[in-house]
Amino acid sequence: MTAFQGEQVYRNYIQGEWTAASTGRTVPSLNPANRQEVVGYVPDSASEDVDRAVAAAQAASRAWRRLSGAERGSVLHRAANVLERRADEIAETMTREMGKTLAEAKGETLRGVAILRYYAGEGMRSIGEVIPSTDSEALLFTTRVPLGVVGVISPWNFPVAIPLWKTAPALVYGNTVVLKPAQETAVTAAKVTECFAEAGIPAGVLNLVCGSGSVIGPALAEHPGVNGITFTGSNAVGKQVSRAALARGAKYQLEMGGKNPIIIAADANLDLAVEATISGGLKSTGQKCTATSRVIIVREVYEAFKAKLLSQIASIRLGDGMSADSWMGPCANERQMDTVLQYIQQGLDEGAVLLAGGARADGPGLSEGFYVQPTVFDGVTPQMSIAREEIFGPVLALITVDSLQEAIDTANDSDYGLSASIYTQNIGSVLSFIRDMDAGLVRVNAETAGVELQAPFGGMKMSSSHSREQGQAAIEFFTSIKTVFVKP
Ligand SMILES: NC(=O)C1=CN([C@@H]2O[C@H](COP(=O)(O)OP(=O)(O)OC[C@H]3O[C@@H](n4cnc5c(N)ncnc54)[C@H](O)[C@@H]3O)[C@@H](O)[C@H]2O)C=CC1
Ligand SMILES: O=C(O)CCC(=O)C(=O)O
Repeated sequence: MTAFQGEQVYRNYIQGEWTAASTGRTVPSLNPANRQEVVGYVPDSASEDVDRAVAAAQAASRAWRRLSGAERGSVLHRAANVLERRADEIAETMTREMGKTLAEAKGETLRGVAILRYYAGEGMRSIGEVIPSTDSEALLFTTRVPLGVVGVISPWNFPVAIPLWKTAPALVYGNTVVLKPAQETAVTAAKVTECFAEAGIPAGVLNLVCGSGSVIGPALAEHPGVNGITFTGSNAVGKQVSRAALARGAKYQLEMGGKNPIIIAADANLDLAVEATISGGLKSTGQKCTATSRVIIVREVYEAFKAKLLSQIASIRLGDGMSADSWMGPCANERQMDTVLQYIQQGLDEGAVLLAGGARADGPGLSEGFYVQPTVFDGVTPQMSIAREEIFGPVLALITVDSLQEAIDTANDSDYGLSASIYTQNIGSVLSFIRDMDAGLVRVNAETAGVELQAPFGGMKMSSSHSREQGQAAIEFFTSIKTVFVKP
């Protein structure tokens, strides 16, 4: 493991230079496993820094878009190699900055490497089609052009993968980028940006501006020089970003919350279903937009499933993600912990029955961190807040139903539609679920979380702006189609 160097001061990256914020201020990025530990000091920028970054991105745009896709892809290939070389150090930074276990952080960092390599290859794939014209002398075809400058607003829960699955396609399709990471994980973002700098990305093509979301976010979303904005985070902020983009005719893409159900049918393999419920619901401390939060169980197997689930939950080891003994780390920040605890209280107030957890976790090594016990509620009705609102924490709501049809109807009774899964061995049940479930990602005999970088990802209903990220689907957001008609 790399020796960790804390308390370093990080800077913005604008026009190929590491630059202090115009305010001259920095803020500490704290370790959620131990609030006394400063991971690094990150810039507390102002809108002037966004102006400079956008100007740099605009200035770099013409030369970058004129390169071939293969040339742009080779920069991504080199950045992937640097990220791979630094994977241990960057994963450790991620664990210290937002709390997920080192194994998960390492997996995510290597996923970042794979994302970069995948999109490097996209630079050499087809970007249009030839269409027969009604004019026999004409050539009619489509091509794709970049949007120009793309603003990336990313959250803290996947501080390597999400910025990369937005930035890599933006770049390879010829856009220049201004990245505004979550302030909670700005050190990790600075290190990812260092990988591009070392890879020789031309000045101004990728810029990093760190600062408070409520200052830097709107400055980017409202900036007339930003042609497209891609956002992952909460619904409330996503709506603001979309309004700002719409008001000035910029393209936008939103990935927001989930309230993802897992259905346990009467014929489910209960051991596997329990494993998937725990992994999908509690890994990363439940802080995934694809995390399982509603467990919808057909009554016949309810008691058996519940007994197995509670026995497994009792063995979960909480602790600092840096320790190999920890299975679940803290919430990523104090505000997130408080939100989770408030939802737990609301669950109790609304009449749900607490089966496990339900409080802040204390004990040796935990008192300085933002730990919440893995929590399970029974007797949850679909109207309760804990069954309707995204909690983003280690809380599972068990809901009993009488039939598979009722299970699917209950699963669909949500404002969200990101991911859903079912455990069953019946092909008819599988096909009904695939057909009737309103979610962008449906998974059979697998947990709700788990996104593959080469496949489209996005939600229905309030979970997204109905666009898709990742895989080849990413081209739809990061480019515009140009239809070309040519006559001799
Ligand atoms: N879909 C997902 O993957 C995520 C969902 N969330 C949800 O959001 C809740 C709150 O977490 P937060 O960190 O507060 O999410 P958030 O939506 O405030 O933050 C996401 C990103 O937006 C930025 N931001 C904040 N205010 C902004 C504004 N006014 N304009 C533009 N950008 C702005 C943040 O700095 C960050 O980069 C969580 O409890 C969870 O429910 C949070 C993170 C990721
Ligand atoms: O489940 C995953 O791998 C990705 C989840 C995600 O996109 C998110 O939480 O924002």
